[in-house]
Amino acid sequence: MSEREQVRRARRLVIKIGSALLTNDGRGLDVPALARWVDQIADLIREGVEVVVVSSGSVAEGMTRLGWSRRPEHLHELQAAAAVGQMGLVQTWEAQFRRHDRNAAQVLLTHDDLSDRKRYLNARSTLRTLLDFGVIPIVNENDTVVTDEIRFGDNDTLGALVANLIEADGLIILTDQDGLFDSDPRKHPDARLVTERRAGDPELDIMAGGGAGALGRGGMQTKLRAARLAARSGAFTVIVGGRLDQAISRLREGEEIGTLLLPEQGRIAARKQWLASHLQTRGRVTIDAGAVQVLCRGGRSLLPVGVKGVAGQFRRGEMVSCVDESGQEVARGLINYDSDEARAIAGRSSDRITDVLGYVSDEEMIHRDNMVLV
Ligand SMILES: Nc1ncnc2c1ncn2[C@@H]1O[C@H](COP(=O)(O)OP(=O)(O)O)[C@@H](O)[C@H]1O
Ligand SMILES: N[C@@H](CCC(=O)OP(=O)(O)O)C(=O)O
Repeated sequence: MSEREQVRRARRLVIKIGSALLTNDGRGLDVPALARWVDQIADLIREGVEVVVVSSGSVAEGMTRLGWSRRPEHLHELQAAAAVGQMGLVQTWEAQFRRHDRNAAQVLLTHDDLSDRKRYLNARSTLRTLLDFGVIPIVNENDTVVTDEIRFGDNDTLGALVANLIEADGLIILTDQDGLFDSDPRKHPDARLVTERRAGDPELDIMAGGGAGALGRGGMQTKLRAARLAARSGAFTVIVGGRLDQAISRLREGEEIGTLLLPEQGRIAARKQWLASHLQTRGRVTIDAGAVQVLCRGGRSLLPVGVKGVAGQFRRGEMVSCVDESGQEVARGLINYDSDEARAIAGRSSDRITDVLGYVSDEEMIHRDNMVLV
């Protein structure tokens, strides 16, 4: 099977579009181009693919709206430009998706949101819920509250983090070059396109060393880093020219355009490894024999009804150990409730959670996607 088949089969994708493309090299939002991407994304959604868009361009659009011809150096001016430009950006995405009777949603995130376990779970639940409702999340960095990202202009990394977050099959990065070349094509006209590699291939570092375009900030280095990050949760990355005619649809048809960067291992194995290696446990839940059985044999989620006891102090999103009644550890996972909440709902059926807590954030104590058996 050709590796391109993975792109054809993907059911959940993150599509990241850089500033240079979206703003027509700084001449304001390129609405016709954006409309063409939306048409292709709408086709994907009709086929049953879930899509999250990561859209840069707020600073560039803000600069146009404010009449600035040069990217400001002061961070607070960049932040101000981003705040102004974000309005135009989401309005345009929304208007274009409305043509297809689709709702879009603005989601502003920071890298910190995705490293804090509680916010990670919250962001994940919100994005998943939007996707369940058939809404297209339009993600950008929350530039008002952070400065690092805006300085490095690194929405490539954000794209990869979002791909990890929603367990996407793949990340498609649309940029102003046809893909990753063996050297920077702006400086070397004879540079050749790389069609397919393992994301971890060290040769790629040398190829991607050439810096960014005038509007984008990260260049190919951040795209390569993003591909490696996405690969950690088993997702492939395609870096492809957003100006190529029908780029997204052609990728979907398996055409060998752009650069495909492949993970070393599959999605489930990668995620389980990440869960197993990255997190220390903060507490312990004792589960009954029935729960042990469905976890171990059925690969199912842990529901509150199977929990007999809760030990330790932990917050939502932290890693806890699941032990059987003899104290033997059977699994670990990211818990959906903090320790007090977990104690209150332990042993109860999921439809009683609202009666006990006054709200329900998740039916599961630990979702199977966030759990590894030990
Ligand atoms: N090996 C390479 N192959 C392709 N492009 C490269 C390479 N090395 C550096 N680049 C530069 O990276 C730029 C794309 O990155 P960037 O400007 O950050 O775009 P975006 O806004 O899409 O994130 C290209 O215009 C190109 O000049
Ligand atoms: N979040 C900011 C900066 C992001 C940025 O420049 O990213 P990119 O063009 O993808 O390298 C924006 O939307 O303008």
